[in-house]
Parts: sequence; C-alpha cells; structure tokens
Amino acid sequence: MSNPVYLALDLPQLDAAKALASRVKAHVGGVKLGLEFFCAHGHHGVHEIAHLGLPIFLDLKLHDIPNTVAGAMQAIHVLEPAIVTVHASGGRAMMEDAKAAASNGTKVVAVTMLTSMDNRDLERTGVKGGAHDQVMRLAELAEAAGLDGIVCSGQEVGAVHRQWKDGFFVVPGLRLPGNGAGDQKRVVTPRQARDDGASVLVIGRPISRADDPVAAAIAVEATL
Ligand SMILES: O=C(O)c1cc(=O)[nH]c(=O)n1[C@@H]1O[C@H](COP(=O)(O)O)[C@@H](O)[C@H]1O
Repeated sequence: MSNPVYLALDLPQLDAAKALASRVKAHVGGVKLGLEFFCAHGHHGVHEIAHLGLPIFLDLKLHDIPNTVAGAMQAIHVLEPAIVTVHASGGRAMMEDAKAAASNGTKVVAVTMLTSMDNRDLERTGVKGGAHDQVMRLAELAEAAGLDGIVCSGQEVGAVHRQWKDGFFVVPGLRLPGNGAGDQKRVVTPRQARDDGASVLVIGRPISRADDPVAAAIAVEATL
C-alpha cells in the first residue's frame, strides 16, 4: 500500500517549503498546500512544489455561492491537484457544482467540522448535537452531492466509513504520543486514524516543526 501521509506545508517561505518537501519526500505519500501557501505563492508556488513529483493536495477550503466555487475549480485545472477541499456547509448545490467543474483526476472532498473545534465551539456557532452528529450529517450531504469524500477528525472516521463504504476520507489533527496538540482539539494517532478507515493522513507541525523532520516522518511511518 502506498504511504497515506500527506505533509502539510504550512510555511511562509517558498524555498523553505521546497527544501522541507524534498528532504522528507521518501517518507510521505504527498504534500498538502493550504491557504497560507496558496495566498503567498499562488499557481507559481504550486508548480514549484509539483516539480518534486509528489501528488498535490490543494487545500483551498472553498466556500461561496455555487457559481463562484465552480469558477475557482476551473481556474485550478491547470495545477492538476490530486485532491481539493470545499466546505460542506456551503450546501449541496455548491458541492455538486464544485464536483462538476473539477478535473476528472481530482478528488473533491468536503470539510465537515474543523479538527480545531470541540462540541462547545460547535454549539457557539448555533449547531447542536456535537461533532459526531454534525460530521455524519455533512458526510451524508457530501455523498448525496456526488463528492469523493470528506475531511473529518480521527474520532469520527470509523463511523463515517461504516456508513459510506467507498468514500475517500482525509484525516488531519494527528499526533504521536508526546507531540503538542497546538490548536487541534479532536486529535488521534496516525495509526488509529488509518485503522479506522482514513484514506489520507494529513500531518503538519509534528514533522515540519520537528528538530529533525526526516526522523519525525520516519517515526510516523514506522507506526503505520
Ligand atoms: O482541510 C484540512 O486539511 C484540515 C481540516 C481540519 O479540520 N483540520 C486541519 O487541521 N486541517 C489542515 O490539516 C493541517 C494540520 O496541521 P498540523 O496540526 O500542523 O498537523 C493544517 O494544514 C490544516 O489546515
């Protein structure tokens, strides 16, 4: 099985991001370029990282009216991303149009409830019922809209996987014992997420901020 770990390159400097990705390349299955990277370096930055030959997960978390999201999807065809994110809370029509506008080779996945939120945070946004209910509800909506899968925490991926057998599940908020959680609140280990059905394991700071990122990537790989 190929390595399910995607390294989140949340770094402000393009040179530093390129250097980090090329150092850990042999120990990850792909790289994730998110809002910080894309706002700073745009298409040029994505092309630069693509030269390394790893699959690219473009984590843009699109969330707007259907027409605007579809337009954004078309504008990134040229980057040939393996995976792109939209927000499930944008609704069914937005997700349908996002999928219709994406390239055939791109998986479109919907962010359900950010791993940086707990039940209290969710309730403050006006949503009752807790993380499990919210993720299950939005996963059902994403599946009905024809998306490839969702993003959720490792605490919900087992239940979602039982309900959506052939879904593609992206799980961030992963930590080895001893790693600081930082701003993440719904955290599990990479191994637990994989065993519960995650297709992709997103890991950033435990590797990118480690004293020795290569050793940290190897340590994650060794647990899988
Ligand atoms: O869509 C994501 O990738 C994402 C969704 C989510 O709910 N939580 C989450 O942390 N992420 C991303 O996953 C990465 C996690 O980074 P670390 O917490 O440093 O491992 C970041 O790049 C986040 O943008």
